[in-house]
Amino acid sequence: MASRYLLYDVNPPEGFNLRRDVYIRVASLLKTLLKNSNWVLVLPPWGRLYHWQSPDIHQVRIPWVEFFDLESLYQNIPVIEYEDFLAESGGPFIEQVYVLQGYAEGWKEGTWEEKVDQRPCIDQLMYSEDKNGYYRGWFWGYEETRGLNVTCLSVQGSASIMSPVLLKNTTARSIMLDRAENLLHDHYGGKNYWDTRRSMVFAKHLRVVGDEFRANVLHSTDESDKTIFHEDWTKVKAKPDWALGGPYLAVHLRRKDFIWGHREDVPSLQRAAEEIHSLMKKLKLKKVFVATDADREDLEALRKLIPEMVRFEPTWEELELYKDGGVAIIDQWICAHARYFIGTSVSTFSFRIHEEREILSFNPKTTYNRFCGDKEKDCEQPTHWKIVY
Ligand SMILES: C[C@@H]1O[C@H](OP(=O)(O)OP(=O)(O)OC[C@H]2O[C@@H](n3cnc4c(=O)[nH]c(N)nc43)[C@H](O)[C@@H]2O)[C@@H](O)[C@H](O)[C@@H]1O
Repeated sequence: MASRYLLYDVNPPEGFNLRRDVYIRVASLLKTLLKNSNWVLVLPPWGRLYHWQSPDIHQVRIPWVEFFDLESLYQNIPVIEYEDFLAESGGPFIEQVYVLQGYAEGWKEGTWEEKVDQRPCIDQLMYSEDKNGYYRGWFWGYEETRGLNVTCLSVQGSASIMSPVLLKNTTARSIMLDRAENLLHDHYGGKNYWDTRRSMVFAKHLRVVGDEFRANVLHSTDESDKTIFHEDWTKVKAKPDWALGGPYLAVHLRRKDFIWGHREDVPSLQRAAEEIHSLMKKLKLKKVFVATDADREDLEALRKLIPEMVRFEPTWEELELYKDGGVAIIDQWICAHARYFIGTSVSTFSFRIHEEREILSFNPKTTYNRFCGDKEKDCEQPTHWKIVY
């Protein structure tokens, strides 16, 4: 049994792949804590995500095992599912909730310092006291869960600045960091980052569905594409420029809230279709796999513009089984195995595909590509992050 439990949550509007990024930050904090004492990270159940809009599907209190391979996570840090935490800790109580926020006065330019201080809550608190003096909150949809204490902390700095607070300022056995996205990476792109990232292996049942689709629809197999998968991520080391990838172009075309903001770096469908056709010609590829969150109207337009488009379209039963998160993973898995990938500017959905391709040993030229906006002047391409082992 662990001596202490670290829990966390993220600002509700944030999407699945940004949340995967926050997991990496918190895992790094956990590694720092482990140098001192026995801790375990409680995996925050998935659910009620703004982007998961498929109707009539129960998408709350989803355990991590539905999306990720728990054994692989465990090889990096000790983790348990929330339900196991409830069973192990003997009740629906979290002793201390810290709500992380910025500093009301903002950042003073030129004087960056890492700091954390107890401060009055800036935003309205998303927790309310019940008649026993305990705190109700969202708690991933577990209505019976209560926080015994809720405190706001202003933070400025990387995840491990929380370590002294957790080790010295409180003796609580279970501590939740809410709004954990306010913590920065300890070292983005360093060994720790990559160890955690590599440990986030997709759940086998989703990989299998992606592999079947690759084989049946895209004539893509690991042997012919040189993308052999090993169950044990700790034994995998990328061989530069090794993977060939399946005979298709893969595209991630982020729409919805990315176009509502009228951002300059997101292309029109017309422009995206032109780019896709030009790449297919240049790369001599006849198939294009499109991952997108486009609405029905956009999809119809896309189909007219790109008649050769291939998509993973789950039946209702498949959707109910894999859920929106699982379908997103299947899309990412298929994109990760393509001969060439092009994504959407600053989308963490695209970034996670870059990393997956890096792990699979693709040449960076085939990975770090993005669409340009129709009127974008300086269309800078994504940065190549090399794995540190
Ligand atoms: C504007 C910001 O955008 C950020 O999104 P961004 O980094 O693209 O990426 P995500 O954090 O993953 O959020 C986008 C969500 O939209 C769905 N989605 C987007 N593209 C696809 C796709 O190709 N296939 C499938 N199946 N689903 C897709 C999916 O649920 C995904 O998790 C958000 O995290 C922030 O909260 C904020 O909304």
